[in-house]
Amino acid sequence: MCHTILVTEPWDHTGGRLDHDDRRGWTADGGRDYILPARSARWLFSATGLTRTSTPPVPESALVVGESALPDMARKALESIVGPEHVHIDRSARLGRAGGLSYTDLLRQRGTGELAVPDAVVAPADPEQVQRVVEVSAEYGIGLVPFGGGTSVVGGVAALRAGLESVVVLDLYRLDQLVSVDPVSRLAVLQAGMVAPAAERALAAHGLTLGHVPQSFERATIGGFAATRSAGQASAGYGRFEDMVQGVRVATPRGEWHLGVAPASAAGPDLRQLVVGSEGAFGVITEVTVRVRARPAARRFEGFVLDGWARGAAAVRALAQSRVLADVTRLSDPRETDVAFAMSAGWRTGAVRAYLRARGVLEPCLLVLGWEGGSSAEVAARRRATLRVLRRSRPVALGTAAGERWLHGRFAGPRQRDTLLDAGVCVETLETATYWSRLDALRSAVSAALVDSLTTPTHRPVVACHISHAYETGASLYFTVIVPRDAADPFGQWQRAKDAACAAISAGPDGPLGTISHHHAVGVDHAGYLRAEVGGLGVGVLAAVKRELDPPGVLNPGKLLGR
Ligand SMILES: Cc1cc2nc3c(=O)[nH]c(=O)nc-3n(C[C@H](O)[C@H](O)[C@H](O)COP(=O)(O)OP(=O)(O)OC[C@H]3O[C@@H](n4cnc5c(N)ncnc54)[C@H](O)[C@@H]3O)c2cc1C
Repeated sequence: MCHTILVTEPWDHTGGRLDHDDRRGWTADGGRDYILPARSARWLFSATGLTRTSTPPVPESALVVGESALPDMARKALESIVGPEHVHIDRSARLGRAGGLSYTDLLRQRGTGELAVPDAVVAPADPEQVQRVVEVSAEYGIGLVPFGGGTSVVGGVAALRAGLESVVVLDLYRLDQLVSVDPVSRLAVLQAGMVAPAAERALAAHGLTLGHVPQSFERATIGGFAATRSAGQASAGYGRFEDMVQGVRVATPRGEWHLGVAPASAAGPDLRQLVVGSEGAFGVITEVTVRVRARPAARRFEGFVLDGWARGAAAVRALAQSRVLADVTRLSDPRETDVAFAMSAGWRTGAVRAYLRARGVLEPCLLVLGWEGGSSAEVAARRRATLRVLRRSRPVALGTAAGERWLHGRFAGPRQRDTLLDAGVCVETLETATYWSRLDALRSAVSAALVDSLTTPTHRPVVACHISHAYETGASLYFTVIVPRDAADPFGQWQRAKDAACAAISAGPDGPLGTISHHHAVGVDHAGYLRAEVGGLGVGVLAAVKRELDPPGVLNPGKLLGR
């Protein structure tokens, strides 16, 4: 019998709207809502060489925030557009937009290293005000950083000056409306500053969903998704965010740009795709027209275990190439499966391992599959099609409890990260993608680079990996790294690992083995590696587009194309 569950929504599992001003952790209290279980701590100590340390954030008052360098004339011009109450130059507002939520951003917000603090935060109310703010910033030569949820993990919202005298963060939180719905075409126009839960709630009132649920769902925005080519956990079923974008409205120093008149077009290259992924460097996205679908009425999540990475990856490839992928398809390698068993409460690890051994599984790889559909019958039919192909790989079924455990814990990662930061851990993620024929080479090269660059006589990194986005031709690889923080040189430790991993991705024997980013974007962290991927000509094309749209070079200084 097919056991489907009644559809609950992702926001049902979250604590409601999070405070975007608090940048010291994922949650306002720095993630104290996740307590590391004692057995997880024991596992961490023995796996990594971590000793009992406590590195809580310093009080906010200890962080250095210089005077605002925004010229008076520019401030007055901005105030005349949005109102004085929406131009913030106070310490707390500026500190609250000083960077994103990467590991290094969090270190800085917790008191280690120097923060890039903007000179002001400006919050327009609508697309027209955004356009005028962009024009003022171009006129005065002020850097402008579009800021959605601020969840960038690649330095995308760092308030860099890149030679400009001042830099302002343009916070889009007031652009939070569902503008229109076209139920016939299944289109919706959403303002760029809507956080994902608000967008889903507004669409749910029309019986619709976007189906875009990245792990940053609670805080990230529609504009941010478009600007970074985001991919959600159900990308196999709903597509990546760029697949959903049908049109964009963009504010640029050269005027407003509207794109998207039909689902497909042969009128030259698709310029929408030039805006999607432009990371605020070409313009500020104010509205996004998205493809929406009927809300699912039924959903089923299940866990399976496959023996070994090779068999697991081959199984996911077979599902993708037979076009029977579940909407959520997520395969952990043996190390990540270990971490899942060790770090989350609820697994009776010993019993599960004994059961798997008895079934002949020596290197367990956890596979989570989730299907959604209009009815239980539809979900059951899709599940049958998936399992028909999966069976060839001899999976061991763990049942719906394992799938639902993943579903309910899917927003736990950033909370766990806060707790690990407090415990003196360097915890970082890195994602890439490649074609199936190179997937193993890429996984081996990146894993080796991370292990080599982070291993010291006392510290051993745990490097775990999963596939969470699969295509007919290839898949993404998502690495999680846990290692004791080098207290003397935390940024050097991180940079060495980043450089080693990016070099491994970019410099295979016949050119790049994969992409420098599958969904986190370029930002600052990957800008130095873009040329290796798209070539000098590619960088030149992007630079020419930037010059055309942003002649004074004020939009998101230092991102995408570097400094
Ligand atoms: C814990 C955690 C989990 C994550 N999980 C995922 C995941 O599963 N999938 C995924 O794809 N990403 C993930 N991310 C990365 C991040 O959430 C995405 O990049 C997201 O799309 C950013 O949205 P945002 O609204 O927070 O954008 P921001 O962080 O505010 O901005 C990101 C970039 O887009 C630009 N930008 C933002 N809004 C606009 C706009 N309206 N117009 C022009 N430019 C704009 C910014 O200037 C910046 O360069 C995760 C991040 C964290 C911290």
